[in-house]
Amino acid sequence: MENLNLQWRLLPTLTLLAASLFFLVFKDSAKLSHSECSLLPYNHYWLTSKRIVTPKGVISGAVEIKEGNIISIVSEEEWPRNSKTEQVVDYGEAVIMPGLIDVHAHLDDPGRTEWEGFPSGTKAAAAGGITTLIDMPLNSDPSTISTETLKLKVDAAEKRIYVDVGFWGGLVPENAYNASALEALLNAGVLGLKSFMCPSGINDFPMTNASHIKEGLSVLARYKKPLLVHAEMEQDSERHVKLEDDTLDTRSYSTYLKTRPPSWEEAAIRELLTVAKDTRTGGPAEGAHLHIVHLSDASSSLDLLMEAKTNGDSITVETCPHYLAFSAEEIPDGDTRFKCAPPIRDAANKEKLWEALMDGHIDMLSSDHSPTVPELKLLDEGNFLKAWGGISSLQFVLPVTWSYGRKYGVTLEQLASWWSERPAKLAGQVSKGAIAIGNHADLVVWEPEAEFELDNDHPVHMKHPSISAYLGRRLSGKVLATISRGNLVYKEGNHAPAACGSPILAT
Ligand SMILES: NC(=O)N[C@H]1NC(=O)NC1=O
Ligand SMILES: [Zn+2]
Ligand SMILES: [Zn+2]
Repeated sequence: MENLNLQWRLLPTLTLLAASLFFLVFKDSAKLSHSECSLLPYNHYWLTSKRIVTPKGVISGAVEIKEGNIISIVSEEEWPRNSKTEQVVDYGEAVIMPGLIDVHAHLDDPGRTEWEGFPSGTKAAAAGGITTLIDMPLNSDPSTISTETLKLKVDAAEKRIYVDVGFWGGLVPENAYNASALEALLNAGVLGLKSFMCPSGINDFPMTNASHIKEGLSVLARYKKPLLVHAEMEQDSERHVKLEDDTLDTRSYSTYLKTRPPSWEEAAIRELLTVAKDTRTGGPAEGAHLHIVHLSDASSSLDLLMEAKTNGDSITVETCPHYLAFSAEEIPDGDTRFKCAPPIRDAANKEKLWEALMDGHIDMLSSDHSPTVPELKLLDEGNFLKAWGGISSLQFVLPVTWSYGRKYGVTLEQLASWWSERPAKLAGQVSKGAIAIGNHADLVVWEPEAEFELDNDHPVHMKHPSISAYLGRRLSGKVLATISRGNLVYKEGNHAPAACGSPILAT
């Protein structure tokens, strides 16, 4: 009797205990998957700040995010402070901008993951406020030039990307005259094609001529997709003889500069414009679009592009932060971290690039993040002619653009246009590129006024920080948080535990 009584008395307590245990276990397991993708424990919340960069200007207010999308944007006065039960993250004076979209990065995965790879590359992107990255078809092994090689890319990206990643396909002589192969590649989901007008430095990615490009454009027209072109054309047939001249000072940057003069860019663009006219309204490739990557020459090449736009060619151009931050005069002897193609030119050219960007003649920016292993940068030997050409910068593009652009009066709206809105359009991403209702909640939160030293104490998220030309610089503009499809994927030095970015395939 005594025993029975005890049982009855304990029963409610036991039930309560079991229920709370069940609740705890259940709640934790429900939270687990979400919490692995995000450093925030909720998927319906508000972000507030005094500086939110919207297409209608910078507002003080709040952005409501639910299940990965932006569902409302309100000014401070309209914010329904009292009626909400959702969580609020207040960023105070920090700037909330659309996440950056980098349309030009080489993540070298699969096949050259010792150079970078999807995990380290997309962690660098997240740490830099980049929420979408379009991966170039070369420097991985194999290059992305067929449906089979695209599948290898997509498989390599699975569960290994911290932000969204799309893919450009390669236009090479092997597929240029094979419309059905190009169509298959486009049907399989590449966002457009990319080709080179000079040797690419990668054996399975040979260069194309104007005739290949014309063919490519005619296919792209049917898909309304762009062709991105590395526009440099070798001009001097004696160049190789010159390169073998052993009286050359290969540690001097000016030696390298002379091997790739502005006339290479000009010649390539002139050649391209013979086919670019096909893209005009009523032209045989109407619907296709040409995009010149990493313009360095701000003289004749730029004049040609401006003229083409006036004539109605469907053409845009990007430049990269390294052409806006550095000038040839200041590159130290032997410092091959600065080697890239086309080369960084003189200070006067840099001024003209800024002018063209501010005036809207250069449409957008991209990183051209092109890392390698330190051994191939030949940092000890410092040979500019033999070192790998490519700048490593993915994590720093926002503070670099801002820090070097401030003296030209760069605005937050311009940053959003160059780094988000226009790149989204180029890559055909209608739900990205702006803080707008219905868009993916892809955002960067940053403090333009915060300065930092890129020294050894700074957490750098790339495989080989030693090859980055930005190390040692003082920059302003600190990324506090990066939100990708509503997930807080990066916060003050830390990444979400799981790689939950989505591969972007064209539909
Ligand atoms: N293959 C490759 O990444 N090349 C890039 N590097 C560079 O500096 N310019 C390029 O086009
Ligand atoms: Zn290039
Ligand atoms: Zn590139």
